[in-house]
Formats: sequence, C-alpha cells, structure tokens
Amino acid sequence: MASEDCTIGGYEVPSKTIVLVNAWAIHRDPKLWDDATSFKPERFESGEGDAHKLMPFGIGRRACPGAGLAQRTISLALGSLIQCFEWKKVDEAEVDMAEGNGVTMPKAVPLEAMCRARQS
Ligand code: HEM
Repeated sequence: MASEDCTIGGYEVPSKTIVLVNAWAIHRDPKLWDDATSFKPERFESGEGDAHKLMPFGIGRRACPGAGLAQRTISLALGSLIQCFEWKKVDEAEVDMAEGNGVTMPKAVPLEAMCRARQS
C-alpha cells in the first residue's frame, strides 16, 4: 500500500493505493528474457535470475521470509522422490503444460503419474 502520493513508471499513485506487482507478466516479458515462454532451466546457470527479474518469492521488505527454507526443502523433497521411486505416466499422452486459473497457477490438465519404490 502506498504510504504517500508517488509516481511509479510515470503513473501517479495516490496515498493508500494497493499496488500489486504482476510477476506473471514480468516472468514472461520478451524484453527481459530470451525465448521468454520456453522452459529452459539452464538459463539460470549463468546467474540470469539474479538480476531481480525472477521473483517467485516477491522482492523487498515484504518478500517471502520462507524463501531459504523453501529452496532447501524443495530440492530435498524432489531429490528424495527421484532417488526413492521410479516414475511413469499413466498413459502415452504428451504432458499438457497449459496453465489453469488460480493464484498458485495450477496445471489446466493435472499430471497423473505412478510411482514404485526403487529396489536398490
Ligand atoms: C515454494 C515455496 C514458496 C513460495 C513460492 C512463496 C512465495 C511467496 C510470495 C510470492 C510471497 C509474497 C511476497 C510479497 O508480498 O511480495 C510470500 C510471502 C510470505 N511467505 Fe512465502 N513462499 C513459499 C514458501 C514459504 C514458506 C516455507 C514459508 C514459511 C515457513 C513462507 C512464509 C511466508 C510469509 C510469512 C509471507 C508473508 C510475508 C509478509 O507479508 O511480510 N513462505 N511467499
């Protein structure tokens, strides 16, 4: 919320206005990203994500205080799922990556998979 009248990017913002950052659009902006809508995790190997244009945890003093915990536990959980189980899709259809509606950006078509504990 704006604590006083101010100007952001040329727009006059009166005091007490709630301002939301459209991270969805920033994360897909072709002016910021090369081949913006492609899934390319390798783009972060060069440190491209450090430039304050990737903000899954928000930014600034109201950014997510759980970011460090989340980043550590997500890789631990994912690594454990891959290490401990064999995974298979339930059918041969290509995974549909379309986005559904909602704040947490669910998949439009849920991915169904089967897992089996690895033997060794
Ligand atoms: C993948 C996991 C997570 C994601 C993507 C995420 C993302 C976010 C985002 C985008 C915000 C809003 C930041 C803003 O207003 O600019 C937020 C706020 C917050 N998150 Fe997370 N978060 C995650 C995990 C966690 C965890 C594990 C905790 C606590 C253990 C946590 C606690 C909080 C709290 C308390 C806030 C409110 C901060 C405030 O308003 O000052 N989050 N998070």
